Amino acid sequence: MPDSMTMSRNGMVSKIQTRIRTDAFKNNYDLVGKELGRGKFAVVKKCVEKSTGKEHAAKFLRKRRKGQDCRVDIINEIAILESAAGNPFVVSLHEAYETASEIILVLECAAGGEIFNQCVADNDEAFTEKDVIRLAKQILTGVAGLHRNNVVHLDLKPQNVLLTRAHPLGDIRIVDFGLSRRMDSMEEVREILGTPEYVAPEVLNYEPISTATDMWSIGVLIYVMLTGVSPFLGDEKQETFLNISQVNVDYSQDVFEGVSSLAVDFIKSLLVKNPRKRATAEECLKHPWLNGHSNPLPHLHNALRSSLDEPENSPSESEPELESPA
Ligand SMILES: Cc1cnc(Nc2ccc(CC#N)cc2)nc1Nc1cc(C2CC2)[nH]n1
Repeated sequence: MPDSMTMSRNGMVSKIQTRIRTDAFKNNYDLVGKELGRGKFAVVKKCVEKSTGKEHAAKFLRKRRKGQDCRVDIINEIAILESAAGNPFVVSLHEAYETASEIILVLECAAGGEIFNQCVADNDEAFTEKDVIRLAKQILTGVAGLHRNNVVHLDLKPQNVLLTRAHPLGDIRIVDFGLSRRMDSMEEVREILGTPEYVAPEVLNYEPISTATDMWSIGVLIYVMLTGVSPFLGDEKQETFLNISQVNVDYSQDVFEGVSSLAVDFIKSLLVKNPRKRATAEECLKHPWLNGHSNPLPHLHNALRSSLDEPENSPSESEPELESPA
């Protein structure tokens, strides 16, 4: 089968346009700085294209994994990146190289790094609700585009959502399509995938995977971005899985202090056990939380509320209905 054609995991033949170069990557790029990321079978390093001086991210993917030739999986990742080429919120693929042991994907560099870092940051560095609303709209726009192409990501988490710039806050780029699937084939995809904290109940129950599987992960992602807390994380993996399967979620004031009730309503539309009852990406983009009906500066309103509570203040008729925090 020629390079440009390959049989994917679920028996689909996928065709790629990208020419996989066999000249030396190092003839055209200099590696700079420390590693950007490392997985079981891949490492990502910043590089500079010699001819343009432009920064990129080189993802070195091992072709042999656990004694098996996994080249087809890498070609699948290239095919999915190609299908998302016009998607402004998916990282773009620049070039690809092949050596005896690796395939190297030269990808767009998102200099702001993982949103994970801001999710776990202290107050002044953490996201405001207004930040999360803007980033959530971008994530959902990007995922809606993937889902329109029948592509499911299957590993959406804060580590795989990058920022073009951290300060001032830039735009998002969705990365790592190593576990992604095309849902074209009617054949059901049931493999156990993803990262425990973010994986949907149907994956744990070995039930069919769908675009709704990504929507569950987005619900977890938004929960973490707003609270810094991972909703299902237990001390052990089994406890995490039980929390997911039972949809044990804490929506209390302790966790959601200062977060609007519309934001909580948004998350509740995604952390739903039945995949068919979960909001789709397109439905999420129409949710009032993302369309100016929320008051994302609760501290201001809290202050306003306390001043309104005092006798000398009487809210004017035109005072907008105050959003009570979650
Ligand atoms: C500044 C930076 C900091 N940290 C990471 N982490 C990271 C997270 C997930 C993956 C997993 C993947 N793929 C690889 C690295 N990527 C960065 N920039 C990138 C990284 C990239 C492309 C995606 C590699 N463009 N710009």
